[in-house]
Formats: sequence, structure tokens, C-alpha cells
Amino acid sequence: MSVQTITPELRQWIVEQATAGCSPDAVLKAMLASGWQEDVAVQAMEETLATYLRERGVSPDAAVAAADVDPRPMPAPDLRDSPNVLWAGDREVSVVMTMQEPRVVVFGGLLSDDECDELRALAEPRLARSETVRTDTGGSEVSDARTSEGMFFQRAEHPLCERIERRIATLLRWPMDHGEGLQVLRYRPGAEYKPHYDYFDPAQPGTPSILKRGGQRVGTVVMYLNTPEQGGATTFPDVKLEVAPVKGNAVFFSYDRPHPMTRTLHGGAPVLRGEKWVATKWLREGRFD
Ligand SMILES: O=C(O)CCC(=O)C(=O)O
Ligand SMILES: [Fe+2]
Repeated sequence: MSVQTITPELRQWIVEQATAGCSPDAVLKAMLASGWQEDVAVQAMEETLATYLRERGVSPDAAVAAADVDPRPMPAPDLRDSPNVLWAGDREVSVVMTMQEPRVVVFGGLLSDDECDELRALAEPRLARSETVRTDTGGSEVSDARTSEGMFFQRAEHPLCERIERRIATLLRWPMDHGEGLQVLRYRPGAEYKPHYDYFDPAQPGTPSILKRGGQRVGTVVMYLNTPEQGGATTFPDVKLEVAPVKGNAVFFSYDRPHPMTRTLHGGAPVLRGEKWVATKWLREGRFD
């Protein structure tokens, strides 16, 4: 695929459409219809309109407020006053690292050591070779991309699951019923989870049926239930970020559209020594019943 660039003519055209009263959605649709790639089109619109407003002394926040456009609500911790510690309803959680693009926040001490151990013990008897959702059919299958063993809890299946779900809901300000049940994975030495996106690929024929229950995934929390002796980081290859798996810590990332431009490609690097245990919580845009 050729690389498309944002030309002065394209910028000019976008400003003309916007000042003529076309909605951003309509401008984007027109660009897609004339062959622009979605990520280039969105970036061109965002850049052009931000520059246009800045030149006229209007802050983007004021413009959004004036246009009464609600940006899509997303799960996110409240980091407005740069806190180093957050209250998650029943426990203090520390903020270890944040990144804007992709949106990534690493939390320290989301789970206690005892909670990690108890969750592992509850999950262990039910572990089976991990299956991956097949978006072509909507079913699931064992895949080489994922050499871990895993299991799913129902939401609130156990008081411990419920406590963790409530804590995450408080921390990320996202309703408990907009999330899937916890998934627990065990990686043995050599096991890995190759880089992937957690959202369901809209181009796949099985996706519409998956989306009927809860809509798209919009965020992921990967909680580390132990500290592997070596290896097993959660990697974000697009931005060359590696999050070390440390017992009780968690990495949260969100994606406001099911598109690679969110740069949320991520994977579990091979475990080199010891085992790696994680619990994953996926957040949906709607109620997951
Ligand atoms: O094991 C990891 O670090 C990542 C897990 C993951 O990507 C997932 O469960 O979707
Ligand atoms: Fe993932």
C-alpha cells in the first residue's frame, strides 16, 4: 500500500468543509470515499482543525465545549491532578507510568499478594490450552500465537472476582457490567502471546455476532499474578514499550476505535525462566450480559 501524505491542498479542503458547516463525520466519510486511508484521514482532520483553531486563539477544549460534542466516553483513571496514588474504593493503587499515545497506564499494587495467590489457586484446576476468538467465524480455536493455558471466570463468579471487578470499575470509572469476566493465563517457560490487538477486527465476518453482546472492547487490564524469574514482559512493539511483569501490578491500555492507529498492538514476550501468571480484564463499550 502506498503511503499517503497530508498536503496543503488537503488541509485547505478540510478547513473549507468545516467552515461550511459539514460535520467531522461527514468530512471523514467523504475522504474515505475518495480513497484516503482512515488513519491518514483522521490524522489530517485532527491536525488541520487543531492548527486552524490555535491560529485563531481558540483552545481545542473550548472548541469541543462550544460545539457541544461529547468525546466518546472511555475507561480511564482520574489523573487530572497528577496523583501518584489513587483510591480504588477499597485499596490504594499507585501510578507507576503513564503514556498518552497509545493510552497506557501502569498501576502498582492493584492486587495484594494474597489476592494474586488466591486467584491463581481458584483458576489452576480449570486451566486448559488457551483458545483465541476467531473473528472469521465467531468461534474459538487453539492457536500457535498463544502458547499459554487459560480459563475464564463468569463475572462475579467468586467474591474475589467481584472485589477485583469492583476495584477496576472504580479505578477506571467504567461500569462493572461493561466488562467481561476475568481471564487467567499461565505461561510456562517458552510460552508467549504474539503481538495482537484486543479489539475485534471489524473486517472479519464473525465480528458482528461477537459485538451483539456488549459491543467492542475498548480497554484491557492485564494483572500480574506472580513475578516470573526472567522474561514475560508485556510488549507494545509500535512504541517499543515493555512493561515488566511484577506481582500485584497491572498494565491498562485503551483503544477508542478498533483500528491499528490506536497503536495498541501488544503481546506477552516469551517467558525465559519460571512461570508467568496473569489475569486479564476486558472492558466493553456497552453492557456485557
Ligand atoms: O500476557 C501478557 O502480558 C499479555 C496478555 C494479553 O495480551 C491478553 O490477555 O490479551
Ligand atoms: Fe491482549
